[in-house]
Amino acid sequence: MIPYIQRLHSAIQKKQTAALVGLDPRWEQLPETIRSSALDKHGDSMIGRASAYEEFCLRIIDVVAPLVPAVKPQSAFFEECGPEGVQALRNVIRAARDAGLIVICDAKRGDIGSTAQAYANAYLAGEDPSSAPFAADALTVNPYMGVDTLQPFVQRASEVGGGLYVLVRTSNPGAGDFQDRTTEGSTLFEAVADGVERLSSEFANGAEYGSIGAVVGATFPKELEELRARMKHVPLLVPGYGSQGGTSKDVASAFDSNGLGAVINSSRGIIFSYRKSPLAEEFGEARWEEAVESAAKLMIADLAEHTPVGNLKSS
Ligand SMILES: O=C(O)c1cc(=O)[nH]c(=O)n1[C@@H]1O[C@H](COP(=O)(O)O)[C@@H](O)[C@H]1O
Repeated sequence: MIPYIQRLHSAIQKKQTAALVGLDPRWEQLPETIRSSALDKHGDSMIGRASAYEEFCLRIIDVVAPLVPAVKPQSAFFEECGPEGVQALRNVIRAARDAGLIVICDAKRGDIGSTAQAYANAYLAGEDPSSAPFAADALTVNPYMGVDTLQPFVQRASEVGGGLYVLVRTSNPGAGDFQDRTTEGSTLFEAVADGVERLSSEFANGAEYGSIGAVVGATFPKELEELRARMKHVPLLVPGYGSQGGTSKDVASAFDSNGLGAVINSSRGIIFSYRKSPLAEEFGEARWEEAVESAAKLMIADLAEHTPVGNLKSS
């Protein structure tokens, strides 16, 4: 069984980039052709939305699979469509894996140990996609109920070769409301970071990185730099690039000098790029897939130029 971090790093080496495409479908922003075909088939219904989300994401997967190592479906948008949406999420995860992509399911789960176990069984398949209903390689988890609530996820990740990304310092404007509170000389997010570093270094078992990662937002570059240094064995998932204002310079410190140790997520900035200039003018809605491809390539070039990702060596 190959651990998550090794599979992720091989995919990064193979594609020569750490760009992560977020799959966050939103009904109002889908291309008109996809919406009208769903409306014709199913009327204005949850089934229609779910089928449109699935089609949109599958077409994005076709475009980005040759370019990037991984995708991150956001469970919320699928859950919003009810049972058919959840089925669409499952199909999208499977299709992405069949296309050779690493899948990080963003569901931000977390609960008392026995309940956390059920979430872990539901979402963490690791290397074998048949071992969980939502067969993700890795899952985002919320640690704020305590380390005991992370244990079932860690255990499952270790059994199946899966990965976790624990929320440490998030990208939203109010991230500091609770996460920056100081107790006993450190902030809450630093205390969480130290816990994640302990888990991941045990998991790494002498290797450079473990499979227990952390979410740290691109929108707080100072904290990102500090956390990279504080969590040496922890691979980072960095959201907030693009639509939330984070730049390649802001995320440069997330990487080690070889260009490994982090993936940088962009969701709306890529999947809805056909709605925003200059790609909107260049491609228009009719050629939305070309706009998505172009946006992904621009992000890849930006990371290669302004971050240590440019130092990745193909092996
Ligand atoms: O865990 C996440 O991925 C996440 C954590 C965080 O701190 N901030 C954050 O934006 N995210 C997710 O990353 C994605 C960002 O989307 P864009 O802002 O469109 O690139 C969304 O799916 C968010 O839910």
